[in-house]
This record gives sequence, C-alpha cells and structure tokens, in this order.
Amino acid sequence: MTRIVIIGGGPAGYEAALVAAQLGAEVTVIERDGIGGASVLTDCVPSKTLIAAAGTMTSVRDSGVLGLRGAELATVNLELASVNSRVKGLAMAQSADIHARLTAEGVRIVAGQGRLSDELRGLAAHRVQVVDVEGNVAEELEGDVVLIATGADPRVLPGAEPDGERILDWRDVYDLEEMPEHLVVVGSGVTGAEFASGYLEAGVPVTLVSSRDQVLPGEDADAAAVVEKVFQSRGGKIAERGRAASVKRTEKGVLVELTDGRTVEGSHALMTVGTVPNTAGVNLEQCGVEVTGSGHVVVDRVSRTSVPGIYAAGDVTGVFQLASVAAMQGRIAMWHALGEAVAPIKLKTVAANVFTHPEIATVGVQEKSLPDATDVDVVRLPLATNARAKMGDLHDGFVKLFARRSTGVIMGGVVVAPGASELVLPIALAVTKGLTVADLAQTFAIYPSLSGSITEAGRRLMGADHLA
Ligand SMILES: Cc1cc2nc3c(=O)[nH]c(=O)nc-3n(C[C@H](O)[C@H](O)[C@H](O)COP(=O)(O)OP(=O)(O)OC[C@H]3O[C@@H](n4cnc5c(N)ncnc54)[C@H](O)[C@@H]3O)c2cc1C
Ligand SMILES: NC(=O)c1ccc[n+]([C@@H]2O[C@H](COP(=O)([O-])OP(=O)(O)OC[C@H]3O[C@@H](n4cnc5c(N)ncnc54)[C@H](O)[C@@H]3O)[C@@H](O)[C@H]2O)c1
Repeated sequence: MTRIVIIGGGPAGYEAALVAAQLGAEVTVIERDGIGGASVLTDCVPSKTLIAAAGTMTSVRDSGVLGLRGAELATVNLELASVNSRVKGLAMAQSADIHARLTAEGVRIVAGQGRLSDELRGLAAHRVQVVDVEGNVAEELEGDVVLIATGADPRVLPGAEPDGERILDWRDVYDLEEMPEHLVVVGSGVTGAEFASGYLEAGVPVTLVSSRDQVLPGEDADAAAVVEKVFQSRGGKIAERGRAASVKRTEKGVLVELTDGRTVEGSHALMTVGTVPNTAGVNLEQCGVEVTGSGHVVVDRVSRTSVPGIYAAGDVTGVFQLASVAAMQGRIAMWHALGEAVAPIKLKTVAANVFTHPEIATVGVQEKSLPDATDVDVVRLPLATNARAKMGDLHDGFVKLFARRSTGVIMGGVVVAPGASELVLPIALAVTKGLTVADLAQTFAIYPSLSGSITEAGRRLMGADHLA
C-alpha cells in the first residue's frame, strides 16, 4: 500500500487526501491549526459569510426603489456579535464536516507541525516529523509520497504590525466587539477590495489605500472601474496611488502614513498587503526542494517539486491563490503519484471571482492578457440593457465575451454583476470545452434572466461576417 503523508489540511491537503484514500493509499494528514485550513477557518469561508450578511443589509436598505416600505428599512443594521458568532460557528462546522469525511474515508489526522526530516537525499521514501505545541518531535512518519500543502499567511508590513485591536489583519476582524467607526483598508488587491466593499455595505465608513493606478490591479480596467464607481457612490473613499509606509496607534484610533507624505486617519486599519507562503521550518531547502525568491515551492503542472516523491499544491506554490486551484493541484498530485490517468492543470480554464459589490467573475483571457488582439472579437453588453436587471434595479455591470475571430471559439469572459460567481459557469464550460459563439447563441436561456446576456453576447459575436 502506498504511504502518503500530507503536510497541511486546507483545500489542497484535504482534497488530495480524499483522492488518495479513494485510490487505496494509506494516508496521513498533519495539520497544525484545524482541518479545512485557513480557507475554511479564517480566510475564504469567514469573509464570504461576512459579505453575505453585509450584502443582505444593503439590499434591504436599497429596496425602497422596488416599492418596499417600512420605517425600519433605512435603519436596518448588523449586530456584530451575531455576525461574528455565525461566521465562527459556520467555519467550525465546515471544518468538523471535512474532518468527519476524512476519518470516514480512513484518513489518519495528526495534530501538529509537519517538517521534512530526510537525512539523505535521493532515497525512495521520505521522512516527516510531527512537532507538537511544546516543540517536541511527537512522531516520525515515513511516506512513499509527501505533499506539501502548507498554504500562506498574511504578509506583515514592517512599521504596521497588527496588534489585534486597532491594527488588524483579515484574520483578526471576527474578534472585534464593535463595528469600526472608520476603517482604513491598506492594499487594494482582491482581499482589500472585498473587505472594503463588505464593510462599506455593512454601514462602516471606509477609506481604501490603493497603491496602484486602479483598485484590483489584476482585473480589466473597465471591470475595476465599475467596482470603484459603486464603492465611491456609496460614500467609500479611495486614497489613490497611496502606498502605506507605516500605521501608528493614536489616542482615537490609527494614523496611516503614506510614502508620499499624505496621512489617513481612522478608528481601525485593516492590512491587506498580500501573503507569504508557509515554508519556514518545513526543511524544504535542506531536502533539495527548489523554492523561488519569494519562498514559493516550484512545481510543474502535475504538482511535482524538484525532488522525486515530493509534491506541492495550493498557496504555498503561488500558482493562482484560489481554493479551487489548490484543491485541483492536490488531486492532480495524488492521481499522478498513484498512477491514475491525469491531465496537467490548465490555468486558462480557471474561473475566479471577486466578491465585491458588484462581483467580478472571470475565466480565460481578459483584455489585459489577450494573446493576439487581431484575431479576437470582443463584445460587452451593459447589464442595464437586460430586462431582468431592470426588474431588480441593477444598473452597474456588464457581460464581456472574447472569441477567436477565425473559429468563433470562446476564449474567455468577464461578468460584472451581483451574483457574477454563479453566472460565469456557462462561459467557464465554453472555455474548458472549446465551445463556439454559435454553441452559446443557440442555447436556451431563461427569459428574463441575467444569463440571457451571456447567450445574447454569443449571438452578437455570431453576427460577425467572417463566421458567415
Ligand atoms: C481573505 C481571503 C479570502 C479568500 N476568499 C477566497 C474565495 O472566495 N475563493 C477562493 O477560491 N479562494 C479564496 N481565497 C484564497 C484561498 O483561501 C486559498 O487559495 C486557499 O486557502 C489555499 O488553500 P491551501 O490548502 O493551499 O492552504 P490553506 O487553506 O492556507 O491551508 C493550509 C493549512 O496548512 C497548515 N499548515 C501550515 N504549515 C504547516 C505545517 N508545517 N504543518 C502542519 N500544518 C501546517 C495551516 O495551518 C493551514 O491550516 C481567499 C483568501 C483570503 C486571504
Ligand atoms: N475571492 C477570491 O477568490 C479571493 C479573495 C481574497 C484573496 N484571494 C487570493 O489571495 C491572494 C492574495 O490576495 P491579496 O489581495 O491578499 O494580496 P495581493 O498581493 O493580490 O494584493 C495586495 C495588494 O496590496 C498592495 N500593497 C502592497 N504593499 C502595500 C502598501 N505598503 N500600501 C498599500 N498597498 C500595498 C499591492 O500593490 C497589492 O495590490 C490572491 O491571489 C487573491 O486572488 C482570492
């Protein structure tokens, strides 16, 4: 029986464990914090739960235009204690579900910190020590295959170290007892934009410190512009091209000093300036596992590292930091290691979503990554022209589709809309399966529906002469 040792129990680790157990391997997962990993316990699941509550509050507040009446509409509020306890309860319950599923599949779960302990390089099997909270080696395991799935932690900006009270990282926010009076979010990547949008929707005044030319530098400019416009129309402020040099505590709250001399005051600062891979103390370099300058483990498309028998998956590899990608890298590692048919990961088929208001969902090529713009047709349909959107009073957003001009094959799409995360699936399916604009155009969409804009985009592109 092949022995698999997995270090880290997040989506990369637990999904890999499930595949390996299904294929008959003897599987051990070493996890230091809790099964489900940061994804379930502190990052993805908690943030989306908070955003769900804040979004619902805004929907109720905004519902006057639909004809809803009631004195309490405009004053509806979030009770932070209830939201926090729901967030934590939901995370713990999901972690417990995954724990139970792994145990039922015969996976052994060991609490502790895992580290490679190979004494010699080039051996067929690898050794992994489990270190307990006191720092003692509790046991040493031998694995034919080891998967490094240790994830990533928040990056700390020197001079702006979180104190858990006023200067926070995104894992501290669920311990706040009161809503911030004025939240300064430092960093406008996906994490920063989501929290800025979420807290604003929850009724908190927010200033977003954005070091780049646009918030969400990874997204197309037109998509980021919609999110910026909605954020500002709700009273959110953006300190444009502002790079934080330090964050200091003041009598009333915090003072964020920018590198150009500007300052931003608030009651709390939320640091969202990126992540660092969890590789410290895992003994990667000593075992010959290649890491990049940023500390990420170098992997190929089937999750192999530079050392035979050692695989890596998830945020620790720095390949698209998404729970879905982490899980797929983990599964691929196990399929490959255990001799199952496997296709290398295909990043151009990955769908991603930014949970702002409105959401931005993307798959495949986007404007900023067009390989050869001369052979690509693009159509952009504003949400405001969609009948269903009008019924729900949705103005801000669009559906954008990219297709290869010569063949009509759909290459990618961007959906900016409330619920874009649900709407992007047909485009993801089209990109994954190489479907054409005609395939989309001839698909029945419900009338009226937001997804009708996706099939309509297919029809618009189909009208191009060269496809006649
Ligand atoms: C605020 C936020 C929101 C996000 N929202 C989304 C989202 O909506 N959708 C999405 O797809 N992605 C989202 N992500 C990204 C997603 O959370 C990550 O891509 C995902 O967690 C990666 O999974 P992983 O298994 O690689 O790592 P993790 O989930 O970080 O799990 C790794 C686990 O390994 C443990 N560990 C580390 N070192 C050791 C060791 N030496 N021994 C034992 N255990 C160890 C850690 O404690 C952790 O539990 C979000 C990220 C953030 C920061
Ligand atoms: N919905 C989702 O799927 C989701 C949600 C959150 C995070 N994630 C993923 O997690 C990963 C990390 O995202 P992230 O947003 O935490 O990090 P990031 O590295 O993507 O963004 C951090 C931002 O902070 C800025 N920054 C750095 N130093 C700064 C400073 N001193 N002052 C002001 N700004 C500064 C950077 O320019 C960058 O734009 C990404 O790959 C992201 O896609 C995904």
